Amino acid sequence: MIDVVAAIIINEQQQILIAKRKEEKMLGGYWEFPGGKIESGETAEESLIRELMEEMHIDIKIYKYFGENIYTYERETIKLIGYIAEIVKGKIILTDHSDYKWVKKQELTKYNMAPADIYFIKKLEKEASI
Ligand SMILES: Nc1nc2c([nH]c(=O)n2[C@H]2C[C@H](O)[C@@H](COP(=O)(O)OP(=O)(O)OP(=O)(O)O)O2)c(=O)[nH]1
Ligand SMILES: [Mg+2]
Repeated sequence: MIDVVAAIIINEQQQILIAKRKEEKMLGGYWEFPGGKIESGETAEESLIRELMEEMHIDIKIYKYFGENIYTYERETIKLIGYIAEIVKGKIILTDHSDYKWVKKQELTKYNMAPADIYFIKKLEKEASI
């Protein structure tokens, strides 16, 4: 199983950041919460901070653990671990995605999100505080 961290980044307008995976990647064209695979020796939080700097050139502050979902794709099983976060520094510069958007949580279902993310979208809908 591959451990993957994902950031549910929320802005002042209560919008959530989603990013579109490049076509040539696995799950190409799907939208996701930015993040990536945890590397050896890293904590989940360290990994997420590194990934957001690498993929979007932003510094994030992690607020809380949100939940995790184990999902089996054809080629691999991932454990997707989600954290609520916000941007503390930097302007988004994409290095690994083809697009990004800030969307209200009710709008997330309109996007073709990676199948493993549906669990988080449902959980977000239920959370009154987000
Ligand atoms: N980052 C991220 N990955 C997700 C999400 N949902 C989901 O199924 N995945 C899957 C896609 C990949 O198979 C796997 C790892 O994510 P990734 O491609 O971002 O990994 P990475 O940034 O370390 O990239 P790479 O070095 O492997 O190219 O997790 C999500 O919301 N965010
Ligand atoms: Mg990634």
